Amino acid sequence: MFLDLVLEFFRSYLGLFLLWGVGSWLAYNRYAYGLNHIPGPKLASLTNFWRLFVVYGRRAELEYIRLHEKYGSLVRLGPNLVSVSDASAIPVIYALNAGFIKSDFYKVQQTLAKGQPLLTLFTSTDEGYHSKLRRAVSNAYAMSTLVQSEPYIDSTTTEFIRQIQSRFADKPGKICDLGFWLQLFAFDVIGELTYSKRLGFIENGIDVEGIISSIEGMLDYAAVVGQMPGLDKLLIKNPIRKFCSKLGLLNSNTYMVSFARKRLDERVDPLTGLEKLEAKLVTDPPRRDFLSRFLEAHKKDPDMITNQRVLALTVANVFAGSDTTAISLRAVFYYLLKNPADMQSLLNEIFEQKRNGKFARADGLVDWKVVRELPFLDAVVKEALRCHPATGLPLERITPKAGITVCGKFIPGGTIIGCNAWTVHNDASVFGEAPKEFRPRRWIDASQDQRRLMENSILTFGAGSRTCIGKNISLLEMYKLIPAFLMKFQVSQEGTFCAISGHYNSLSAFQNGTKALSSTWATPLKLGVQNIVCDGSSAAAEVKAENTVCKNRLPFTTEYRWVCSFNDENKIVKINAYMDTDLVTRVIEQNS
Ligand code: HEM
Repeated sequence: MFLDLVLEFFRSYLGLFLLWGVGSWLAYNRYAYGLNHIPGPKLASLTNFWRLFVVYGRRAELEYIRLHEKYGSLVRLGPNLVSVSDASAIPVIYALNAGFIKSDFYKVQQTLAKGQPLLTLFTSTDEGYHSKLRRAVSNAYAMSTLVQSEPYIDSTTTEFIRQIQSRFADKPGKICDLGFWLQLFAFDVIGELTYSKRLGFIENGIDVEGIISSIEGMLDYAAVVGQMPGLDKLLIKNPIRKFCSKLGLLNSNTYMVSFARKRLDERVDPLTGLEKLEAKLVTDPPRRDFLSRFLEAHKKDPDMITNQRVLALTVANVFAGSDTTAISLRAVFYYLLKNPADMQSLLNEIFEQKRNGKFARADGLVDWKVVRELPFLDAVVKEALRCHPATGLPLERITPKAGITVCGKFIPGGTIIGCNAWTVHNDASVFGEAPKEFRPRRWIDASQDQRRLMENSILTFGAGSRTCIGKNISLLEMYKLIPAFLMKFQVSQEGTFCAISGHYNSLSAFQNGTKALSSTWATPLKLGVQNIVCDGSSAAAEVKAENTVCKNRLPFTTEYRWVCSFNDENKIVKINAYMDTDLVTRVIEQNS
């Protein structure tokens, strides 16, 4: 009887209780974190769902730039998250021993090996563990070490140029999806540097074993779920899944870990944990790739650099170093194609070197010691990395207990705070006028002091204790590939084609598609396309993509970019689906 009364009471007032619960939760979010003095969208201060949806909607960085333009240097992006766009905050937040630690955003990116998170340099949030691991291997990433690897970058570059020649330049009229090919290049370079083995991306012109889409899928997931990291424990890292995989009932290994494990098994003796003798690379001079350097570190300090950590280090190379470099290379070519005057200035600089005999190698490649001194190439790379940094979200850290003062405002301890390269790079007081425009000359025309300020304010590779350890690798790759490629080929963006962004359900055409170049943590939304309607012409519903003929709808998980070719009457005659890129180009051999 009493129980019935209680149940009846609850049933009558359930709605009210729910309302009260949600109201209290929202009020708690808004007021309990001590961030009411930080401006920002109201909804953002009430719930992290706001930012989750912003990131899910893609191109979050554009929304964050807009918010900083509206509210100033500090914007509250969540109940407990503050974004800072003032570059003077970089040394405060990211400095060595400043007491800031990476937020749980990074835990979502921890890959799983046998159900357990693999703590890589990139994803570890334990600063003590991180600094020991970093100290043990940092030498392998020093420029002085890496220049010894130049021949291996050269061998990938040679193969890349050979494939572009035979697949595109030798076939007049054939369209080259340069963005995709640059991605294959970046993946093969990392494979060659890490395992002394190109993984076959370029030779075969494909995403080997689906590793690229696996990484992109992982980044897409981490970007969105990272806004509310607790969700990860329900989805991928839930205890039941972890338990089952510990018992071997479920394979929860992240695909990328299985990929790295396969390469390791080819090289490492399971009994000793050391490199198999027969797998040692006997070359003259002796070839030392990242894996052999990590195994040497293991031999020196097996307690710190365990076999599992050797695995983690190689995974971090592929995870953190391939997509980011691909995005940056795409950005360079994209901006050069969009700015023909800058492309011409770069070609002038490159061909002058050739005339002066500085680019005298018979194989048409270029040496680091020469290219690092080309001022316009340097300005182009810096400007592309400024205009399109590969990471599109704040690099989140947790403030130390005592709190800090940033841009004149106090931020309590335990707050998540971060700078986002996109918003920091949009500051005209640092980078000069029209910061949204690609202007390589701003680096050349700047005074020495201004240039130093600009260089110190660039956040493309992060900053401080967790700054990118692979920066030198990607610079080496970019500075060597761009001149070698441009000496060999003329590239033009395909003018008679029209790229249509594949990430809206009803499509709108725009000439020479200028949508996202794809940004890690900010790639365009992957939606199947239902209707293809373009400029009033009803395009055929049948689209061919990678040997699959799809009627009206493509798989949810794959990103396509629609490229229509028009006839003289501006009617679509053909539609091709390309992978996520705007770099639909024609490549022909240089004649100068
Ligand atoms: C243009 C190419 C690249 C870009 C834009 C880039 C960007 C970044 C950024 C922004 C961070 C800091 C993340 C944070 O603070 O939250 C980072 C860290 C890292 N990057 Fe890169 N990266 C690039 C290339 C590479 C390459 C080629 C490798 C390795 C082969 C690499 C390996 C790493 C690792 C291991 C970390 C973690 C470092 C640590 O916490 O100690 N990156 N990268």
